[in-house]
Amino acid sequence: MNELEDIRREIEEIDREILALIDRRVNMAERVLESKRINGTSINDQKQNEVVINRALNAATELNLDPGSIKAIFEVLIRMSIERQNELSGKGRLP
Ligand SMILES: C=C(O[C@@H]1C=C(C(=O)O)C=C[C@H]1O)C(=O)O
Repeated sequence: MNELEDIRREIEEIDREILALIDRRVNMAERVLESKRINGTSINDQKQNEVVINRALNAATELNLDPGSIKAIFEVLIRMSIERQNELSGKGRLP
């Protein structure tokens, strides 16, 4: 096997890990929603969105990763969580 194939196999493994973590994060929606029902908190929590984005931006700076790209990735992750919570609460994908 040549070196490029080896590298691509390792990238594939990393991609699987990323997907498993995204799945785990999205699946937290059920527990988050249950807790919000008890607390009477809204699904989309703008303040917490900012906490999550700022935390990611700080980590990006430390890791020397492009902050704009990391922000975009975390905005998608937050949207996925909100969509899952909306689906679970019966609101579907309505805005
Ligand atoms: C998961 C939550 O629900 C939403 C999704 C968030 C996220 O994906 O990090 C953050 C805030 C909320 O808009 C939460 O409130 O913690």
